[in-house]
Amino acid sequence: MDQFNYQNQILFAEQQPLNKVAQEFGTPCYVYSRAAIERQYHAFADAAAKHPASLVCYAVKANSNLAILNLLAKQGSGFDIVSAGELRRVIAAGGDPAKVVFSGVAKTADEMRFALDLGIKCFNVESSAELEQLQQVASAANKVAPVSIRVNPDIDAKTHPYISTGLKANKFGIDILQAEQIYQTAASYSHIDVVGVDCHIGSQLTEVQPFLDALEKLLKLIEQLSANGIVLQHIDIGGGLGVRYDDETPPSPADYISQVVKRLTDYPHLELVMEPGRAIMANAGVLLTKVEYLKPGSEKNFAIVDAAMNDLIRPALYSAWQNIVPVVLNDSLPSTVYDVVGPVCETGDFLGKDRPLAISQGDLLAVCSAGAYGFTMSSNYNSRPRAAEVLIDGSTMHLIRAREQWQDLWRGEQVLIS
Ligand SMILES: Cc1ncc(COP(=O)(O)O)c(C=O)c1O
Ligand SMILES: N[C@@H](CCCC[NH3+])C(=O)O
Repeated sequence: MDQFNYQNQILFAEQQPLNKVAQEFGTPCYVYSRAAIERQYHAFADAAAKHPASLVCYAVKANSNLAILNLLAKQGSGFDIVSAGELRRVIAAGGDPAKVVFSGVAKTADEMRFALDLGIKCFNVESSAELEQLQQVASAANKVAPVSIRVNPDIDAKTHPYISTGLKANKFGIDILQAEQIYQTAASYSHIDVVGVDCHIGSQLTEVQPFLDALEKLLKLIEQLSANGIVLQHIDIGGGLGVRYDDETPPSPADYISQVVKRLTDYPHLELVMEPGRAIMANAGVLLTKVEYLKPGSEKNFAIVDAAMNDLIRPALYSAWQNIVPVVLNDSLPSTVYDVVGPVCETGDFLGKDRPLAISQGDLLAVCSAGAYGFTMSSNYNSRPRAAEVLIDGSTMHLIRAREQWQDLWRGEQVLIS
């Protein structure tokens, strides 16, 4: 097992900084480890480098902090984006547009123009209507759009239904049975250059087999296309590799990618593209929060903390389980079973249920595995300012996003309407 996938590692390795972070920057606060991010990125990149050509396109949606994008860009990473906003972030962080793939089912004409102007690597097209619009936009801009068709291989990713994307019932991609027809159409368009194929079957997958099944279907399609004169330059296997939140045992990135590389031995001309998000970021970050009050009850005891569902929505949205541990272990306190809840006025505002914890008022807790889909899914619900983000780099703490100020919550609003 890749030790770094163990959810508490950042905490135990860097416990001292967590106290210091809270003192200096307050709570709630996201805290990330530079070493962990770089290590996870290289786990993918190094395994993929055994194939003649490869590119890791980090999925920006997992964590789009500019400092983190910059770290990854400096390691050579490309980026998987789903909006012009994410593309702007990649550029602002020093990312190379030529290493950007653009996913998403609803790219607007404006977004297409913007990405074409910047010269991105590829549009991952998800419908024939989108393909048609891209042809029109590219033609009007006198540019040629590089295109991959995102196929939906109808594979059960065996993950939470909200984060499964590769079934016919999901809105994503083009039915693999219709794919060849769409490739022929794409090849006939004047301002489209067909360069690849991609798929993404879901997130938090803990087995390799569904990935390998999808790969098999893609390779079959590639063979069929090539027999009909359409030769692709890259295969993009998407993201989706799971992490250990609790007792899951996902394969390591090296394990998973090595199996893919092995299967691609007979396809040395095909560049291997990957879009991992969670597997790079989740266990590289924690959400630091303070116990405001302990509230004992006859049925439930509540540990009321200063982080809430607006800061980390995964428990409320997917009933996701993330470990919650005290930053300083106190053996002299009795352990009590708590629901760890936040200040938001919703019954669904919890970070964890039925957690045995030895804690007192004022203690710091770390919600583990919070580096992916934590801050990026946060909101201002209940007019709560968004948390700060801090990057630990050896003994240095970098404030990479200051806690939102109250005035930010109404910036840009018009108060008086005549
Ligand atoms: C198209 C696409 N690529 C990559 C990802 C990243 O997925 P993950 O964070 O599970 O690696 C997602 C999100 O599920 C996605 O929709
Ligand atoms: N946001 C989800 C994953 C969705 C991935 C994006 N397609 C999570 O926190 O698990």
